[in-house]
Amino acid sequence: MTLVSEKPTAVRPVDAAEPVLTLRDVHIGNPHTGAEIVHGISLELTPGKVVGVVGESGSGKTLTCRAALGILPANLAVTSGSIEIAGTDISTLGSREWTALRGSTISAVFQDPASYLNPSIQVGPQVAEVLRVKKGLKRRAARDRAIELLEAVHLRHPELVYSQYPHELSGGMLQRILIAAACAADPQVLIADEATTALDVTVQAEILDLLADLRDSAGLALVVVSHDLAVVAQLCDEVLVMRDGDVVEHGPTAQVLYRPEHEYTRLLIDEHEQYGLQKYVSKEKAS
Ligand SMILES: Nc1ncnc2c1ncn2[C@@H]1O[C@H](COP(=O)(O)OP(=O)(O)OP(=O)(O)O)[C@@H](O)[C@H]1O
Repeated sequence: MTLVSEKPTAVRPVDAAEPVLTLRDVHIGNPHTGAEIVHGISLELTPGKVVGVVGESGSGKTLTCRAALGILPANLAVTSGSIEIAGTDISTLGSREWTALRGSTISAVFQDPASYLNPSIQVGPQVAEVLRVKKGLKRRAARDRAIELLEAVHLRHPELVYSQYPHELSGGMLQRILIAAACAADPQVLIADEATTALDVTVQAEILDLLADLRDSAGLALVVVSHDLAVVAQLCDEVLVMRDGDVVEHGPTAQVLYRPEHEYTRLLIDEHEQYGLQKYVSKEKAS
């Protein structure tokens, strides 16, 4: 059983595929005051590709994700550059088109899963609701598919979990439910913004495996935002290193993490050495 329905994009070879998310020299700032926060970020995601965005707190990682999801804070905007989702320039989208695109083409999971679920509604119906709204499934079909999705994110006893409330479940289980909901409408791109940060190391590893499964089984493209280099080392094909709104380094994961060119990347890596980054990035992989 797969989490994301099979689609033509899933079987096309990655090299031949069209980009599903493209950022071209994106600047983000306050158009009224002229203050700029993100000073130009570019990336391209094809199906099955995983790009990591790392950097210290406040470097602009979350705002970049929010720009791609069309949910920047009201005072901020993309002031220059462009963002395309599956070939559509998002600056041309109205709110109705955004509603259609979000969830079904681009989706996201964030830190603190509990805050994205309604505490007074059982978790299963919250996943089923996505299926009803985004896929037009009838009540019974939505329930059955929601249970399949809960099973696909490796929740044991999915029928039991379906009728549990958020407070009855652990943080790792809630994050799986959020991933199931985020993937319910078969998106092509999933943004995981510090999605494993609040979880303990074992659960974190399980969630990373789940994301890797999604990439492999459905060709899902991923943007993985993390302050944790070990997370991106494990999952990402490419890494962007951000500092104060600038991309200071961008390249294949092994190259950036094993042969960093920028002083700031070296500093980040030195800080991580004690956490065993080495075990993820071998010399072989880097050469
Ligand atoms: N609505 C806003 N108006 C003005 N500045 C903002 C707004 N939202 C965020 N910022 C600022 O933009 C900068 C980048 O924020 P962002 O949340 O993207 O950083 P981040 O790299 O994701 O950090 P963290 O790892 O802490 O989440 C920060 O200095 C933040 O204070």
